[in-house]
Amino acid sequence: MADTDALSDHALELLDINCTFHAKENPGQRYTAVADTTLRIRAGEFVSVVGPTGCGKSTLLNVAAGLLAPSSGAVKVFGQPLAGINTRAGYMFQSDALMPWRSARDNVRVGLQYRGVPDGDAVAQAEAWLARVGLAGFGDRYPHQLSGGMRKRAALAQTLVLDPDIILMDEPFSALDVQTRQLMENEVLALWASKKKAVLFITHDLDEAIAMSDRVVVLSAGPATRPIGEFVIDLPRPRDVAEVRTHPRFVELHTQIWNVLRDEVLKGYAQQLKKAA
Ligand SMILES: Nc1ncnc2c1ncn2[C@@H]1O[C@H](COP(=O)(O)OP(=O)(O)OP(=O)(O)O)[C@@H](O)[C@H]1O
Repeated sequence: MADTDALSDHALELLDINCTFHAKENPGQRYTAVADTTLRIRAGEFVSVVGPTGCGKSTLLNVAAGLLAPSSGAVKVFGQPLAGINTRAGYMFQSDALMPWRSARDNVRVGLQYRGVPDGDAVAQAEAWLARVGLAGFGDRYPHQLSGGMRKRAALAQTLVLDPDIILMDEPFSALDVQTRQLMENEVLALWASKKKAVLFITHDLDEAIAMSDRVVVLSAGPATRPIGEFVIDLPRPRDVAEVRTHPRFVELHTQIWNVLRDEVLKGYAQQLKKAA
């Protein structure tokens, strides 16, 4: 792990994070979701976190967003301790956050409105971002008039219009069909390459993680989830997420990471079955 002098270029640091909840089934008992987890993301770095279902990926992302205070540990944003909501970060979750009563344009500009950007500027920026994500001319449409992929594009514009230095994504494309998903992944990579923000990308899909990232962190199955492996993805960029999967190095990395992840996925699956029984 890097020494403290070398950490000033980190956009986001989760340091020795522990998250303990009251167990859902028995509120008297405590459940440790995340234990002793340290995760650092450099400015401009694209890091994916993979792990079995229910292991604590979203919990970590919520901690990074400042939506959840860890039971112990610290979060730093560009070297400063985080207190409250992480205002340097933009989020994109599994379910998009579009307001059904607002047009695509008005959804994209809502964050700018909250920031007090004058209406004319906000509309112009919203239109520019809609065009950048391939939705030029769709600004008047309401979310129910857009396809799943288009809604994701609008949600992406809604996140990026605020020009966050850190982008937090929690399985943003898991609801999309494979083709639309790959298109969106390529678009995110192209946008990221032009802006070079720090990205924390949560996914349960190892292929997606390798194709997109500079680094993949593997989490163990819960309880007391922690990182158990970290892999530098030294595949050339720019990448096409479909094509890169045929690269011999991709296959090699996939095998290496899957060797670490496989047992955890099996453990996670066994736990889900036990919970359901
Ligand atoms: N507020 C809470 N209260 C109690 N338990 C919680 C709370 N939030 C999360 N948990 C528990 O912590 C564990 C981790 O949940 P989390 O949603 O972070 O997992 P995940 O890896 O994102 O799951 P998935 O892959 O299914 O999206 C789960 O067992 C969950 O039930």
